[in-house]
Amino acid sequence: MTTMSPLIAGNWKMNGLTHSLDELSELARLLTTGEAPRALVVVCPPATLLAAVAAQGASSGIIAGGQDCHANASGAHTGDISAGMLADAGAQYVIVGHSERRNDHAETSDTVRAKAEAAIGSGLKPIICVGETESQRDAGEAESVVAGQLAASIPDAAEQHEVIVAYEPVWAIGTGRTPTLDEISQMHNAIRARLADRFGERGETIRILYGGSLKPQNAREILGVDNVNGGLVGGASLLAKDFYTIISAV
Ligand SMILES: O=C[C@H](O)COP(=O)(O)O
Repeated sequence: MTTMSPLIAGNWKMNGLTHSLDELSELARLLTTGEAPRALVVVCPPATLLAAVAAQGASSGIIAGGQDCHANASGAHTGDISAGMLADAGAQYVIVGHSERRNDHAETSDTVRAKAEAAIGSGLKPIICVGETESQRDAGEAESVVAGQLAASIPDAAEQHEVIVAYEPVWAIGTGRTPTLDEISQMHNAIRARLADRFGERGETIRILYGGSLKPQNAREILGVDNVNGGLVGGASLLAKDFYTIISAV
């Protein structure tokens, strides 16, 4: 049984224009007028809005995060953003290894580990995503796939630096489908066991987030599962009211 404070991160993905900051203002209002949240609240907007989210969120405790970073500190990588640039814009966290990056950009777990190392090197906390596809689950390979991703994606530096793991079954992302509570429990316990095997006591303190169709309607029961230490929320993080309901469910 782990007791670290929960963390709820919103991943806006490739959604959000300047007017989306109105939703951020509404979230800030809800967070500061309602009961103080138990969870750390992180919002990961597109990079174009990162500095604004960091500045606007600060007074209400909203922490800004990036959605990805390059493994290198600088150089000829057109269109990419380094971890140092995210930190410079006010980010404290960065998502690495999201399945959309693994799929759309053919990112391997080795690449993800290099990005996590770069994030740590720039003072950011990486949120390292893992998760099986539907066919892998159907073939009974979910735990072994996730174990392989964990082993290769989490850097040794996690012994001294904070990292967060996000378990996101690929087939649950944006689909409205979720694993059963038993399946979530089984996977999060398996991840905890791997982290404890590798990092000892420190492995007991690494947050394991659940992501994939987390909604106001299912947040309380999913976030109540042992070894679920928070959530990584996509679609439902775009509306302040829904995201606040999820935040309030822990
Ligand atoms: O990063 C967030 C996840 O991919 C979950 O997305 P979703 O909540 O829209 O299913």
